[in-house]
Amino acid sequence: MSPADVTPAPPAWRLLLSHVRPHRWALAAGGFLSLLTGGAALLLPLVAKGLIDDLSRDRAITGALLAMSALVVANAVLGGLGSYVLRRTAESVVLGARRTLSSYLLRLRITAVDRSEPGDLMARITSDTTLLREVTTDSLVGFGTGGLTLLATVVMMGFVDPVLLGVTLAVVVGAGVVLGAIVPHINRASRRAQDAVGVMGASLERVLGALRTVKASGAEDREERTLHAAAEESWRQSVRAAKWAAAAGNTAGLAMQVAFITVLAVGGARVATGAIDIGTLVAFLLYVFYLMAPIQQVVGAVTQYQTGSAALARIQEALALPAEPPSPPAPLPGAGAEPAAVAFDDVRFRYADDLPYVHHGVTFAVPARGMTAFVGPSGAGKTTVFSLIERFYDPESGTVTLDGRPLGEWELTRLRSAIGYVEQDAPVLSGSLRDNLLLGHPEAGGEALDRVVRTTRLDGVVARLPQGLDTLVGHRGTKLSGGERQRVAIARALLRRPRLLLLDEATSQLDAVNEAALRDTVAEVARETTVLVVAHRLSTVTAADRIVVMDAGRVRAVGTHHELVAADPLYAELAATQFLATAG
Ligand SMILES: Nc1ncnc2c1ncn2[C@@H]1O[C@H](COP(=O)(O)OP(=O)(O)OP(=O)(O)O)[C@@H](O)[C@H]1O
Repeated sequence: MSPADVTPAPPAWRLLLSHVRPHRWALAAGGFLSLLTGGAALLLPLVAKGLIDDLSRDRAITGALLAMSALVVANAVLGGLGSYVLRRTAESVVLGARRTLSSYLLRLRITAVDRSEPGDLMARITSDTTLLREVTTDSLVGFGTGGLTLLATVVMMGFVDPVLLGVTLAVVVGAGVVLGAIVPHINRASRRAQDAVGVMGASLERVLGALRTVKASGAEDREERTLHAAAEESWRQSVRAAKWAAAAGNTAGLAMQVAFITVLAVGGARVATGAIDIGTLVAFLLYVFYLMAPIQQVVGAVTQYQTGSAALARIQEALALPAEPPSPPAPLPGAGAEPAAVAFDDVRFRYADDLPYVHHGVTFAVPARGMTAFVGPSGAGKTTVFSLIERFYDPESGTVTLDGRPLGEWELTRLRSAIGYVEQDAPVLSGSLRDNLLLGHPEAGGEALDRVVRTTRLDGVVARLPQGLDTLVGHRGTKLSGGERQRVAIARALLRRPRLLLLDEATSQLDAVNEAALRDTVAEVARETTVLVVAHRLSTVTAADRIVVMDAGRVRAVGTHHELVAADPLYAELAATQFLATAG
């Protein structure tokens, strides 16, 4: 896929905030609980000191013991609660991103899908969103709580001795500069690692989608190498990110040790000159020691953020792909709805700017009711006519109208609810036979379902299947034969009672008996509905009310079979040769 070349993404922190914003209060509560836990822990030494004082002065220690126990329990409860709230919030951020992405991907324009790899899109929804979990908790909260503790410690250090604070900050700033150089490497490596996961998803989808062909072609070894190469690339880049993250962590640790030694040296000199007393130096060194944990936390947050921002950028790229405008669900045509009329007026179309034109000014008009067959050599642009009617693509110029209204004026859902579309390869989805039939009309009653199963001659298939309509048909309907899949696709379209039926005929999937029966069914449907069929069989075109002959992206003739056999040499040739099979 090439979302990388779509609009540049906003900065990662803005993307992160947009994902986190709906959960900001829960996140703030989690962060607050973490701070309270830290506060409770800080109180413990004070209470312990009190307990030792009480003991040494022979006073009762019950109060101090109770206070300590209460603090320990409070610490455990608040810590557990804070951690739960933060983790839950992080999961909610992941859920939100997954919901947004999956809704968006369902609305993608087909042009965007043509340019993408489904496996890579899947990786963005599953793997990249997972990385938001850590970035929410470790990065955001770590940065917040670590940053606050850091600030408080620095303020305290300023009170103790501003000169030593200056020394410490100089070391910390030096380390910050080194970290600034390291951090982009983490980002780049994480990005490449996630891209490699995307490539792996795409390769997996490619192989699993055609595993039989891969096996039959003996291509397992080559495909295995591709999959392993992607997995190894992800490993390589993740290891590179880990190397830089380790370097960042060590830089922070090293900086603190350097700060410790420098403070000791400068502080010692100041004690020697009498500028500060020894107690001040000891207190300051303790603070340097305290600084370590929040600094590690902040550095961890920054490195984690780099991994997260690489994932955020990949999520954003998917969200920047062109999508169809949202439109409310539209009702299906009711019984007795009028059939639709379709017209193309000088339509020019190509699939992409760098591809040749597929339609060079296609013009035809199909009145409501009846069957119109589209014939022509392979690649003439027949299926593309259907894709334009469904508005999977928009023409570059010219107009397509339904009922005299340009398609651009139709609400997409309303347009598509009027149409039943049977694609050439008759896709069947994983799930039960019933799920597949009801896909386009989930509310259809049992009676309508039985009727459509009968008219498409699926009743015999249903009777044979172990669980009837509830039998699972396997991934892409592999448990059904090609002809059965085609009948399922036709039944699914008919169940919607469309005002316009688009039927892209597969060449040789049906046996003669089923073909004849379906031809009768379609002819019957054509009495009530407008039927457009991309025809590959002579029997289909002879039954059609009109035939549109297409060649190289143009309509070259329109007429009935008898008219065209006499008037159009290409049609006569098609009818006489293998382009129109004589099955049935
Ligand atoms: N999604 C796509 N992206 C780019 N080019 C495409 C796409 N779909 C089809 N084409 C090209 O458009 C041209 C017309 O394709 P179309 O499927 O409309 O032909 P057809 O007349 O239906 O052919 P057939 O009878 O073989 O199904 C072909 O050259 C094809 O390669």
